[in-house]
Amino acid sequence: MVKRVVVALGGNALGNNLVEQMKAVKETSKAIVDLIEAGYEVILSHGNGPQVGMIQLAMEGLSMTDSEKYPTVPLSVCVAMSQSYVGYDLQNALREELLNRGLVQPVATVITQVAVDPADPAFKTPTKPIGRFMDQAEAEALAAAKGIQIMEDAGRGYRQVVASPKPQEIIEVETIQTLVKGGQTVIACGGGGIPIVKEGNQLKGVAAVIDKDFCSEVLAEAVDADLLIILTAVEKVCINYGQPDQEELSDISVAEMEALAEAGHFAPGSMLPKVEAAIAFAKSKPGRKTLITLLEKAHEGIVGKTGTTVQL
Ligand SMILES: Nc1ncnc2c1ncn2[C@@H]1O[C@H](COP(=O)(O)OP(=O)(O)O)[C@@H](O)[C@H]1O
Ligand SMILES: NC(=O)OP(=O)(O)O
Repeated sequence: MVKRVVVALGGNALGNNLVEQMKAVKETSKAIVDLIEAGYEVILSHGNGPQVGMIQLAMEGLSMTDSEKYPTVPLSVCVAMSQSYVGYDLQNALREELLNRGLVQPVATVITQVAVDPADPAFKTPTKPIGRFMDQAEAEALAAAKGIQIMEDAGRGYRQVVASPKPQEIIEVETIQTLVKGGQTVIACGGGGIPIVKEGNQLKGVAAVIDKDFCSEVLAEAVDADLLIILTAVEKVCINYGQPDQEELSDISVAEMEALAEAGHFAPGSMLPKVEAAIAFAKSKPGRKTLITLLEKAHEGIVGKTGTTVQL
């Protein structure tokens, strides 16, 4: 039986700039096409932290040259740009890898909007790191100059932070379902989706970046996936991460993972959203499970040889 999997690609699958991205998506495509070749039906989503920060900076620079001619580009539009920028490279790299292996399968990127609650408390407390990493002094100077908020990101340096409301509904879900049923490999919900609020028949973009792991979980439920795979820069989720007594987690139940999250083992803004998404998907229907592992270990992980698997 064909198993349907939603694969969420982390930062290391894409790189941090155009040149890195062109290279990274080639390797990413090999790992993804391994799954397709093994008979899995794959729906891809991806992050956009570095990309949306880069696009926002470029748009700000343009605006600064002549703000009347080039009005400020809203963050929601920057997210939309990041979906097409990543989708373009990823779609072409997948197409090429499929063709190289003699597999005939169309690949489509869906510009995806995701509804959020305008009253989500996340709008008052930004938590989503985007853009490049800075040292503390540079970040503080930028925050003062631009009135942005900054945060230390999981021991890796300082970054801008923006609001990250919870995804509620994928607007283009029927389009995605139709393409999946038609046998296409679909890239959707890039960068967590373009955040919008519904106002009657109008969809209004809002200044936020949705977490791609939370959105991938919503996507996985919407397409009735059997498995959610979150690919990142670590082979397994750890307890006491970065400490001398660090331990890797392999097969773990939802209840055990909930207790570890409660005990503070997973860093907010990096591993915690992945763990929360993993728990939510495994809880959503009996038989569903989530795998968190390295991009290049995706196939090994899916057959149970590595990674952290969360199930009821
Ligand atoms: N408990 C933990 N176990 C494993 N990794 C952790 C843990 N806590 C924080 N991390 C960090 O989280 C990172 C993954 O988050 P992040 O880089 O934000 O993800 P993404 O791959 O989606 O870009 C890992 O590479 C690791 O550095
Ligand atoms: N939107 C999002 O979650 O991006 P990152 O995975 O790059 O943080």
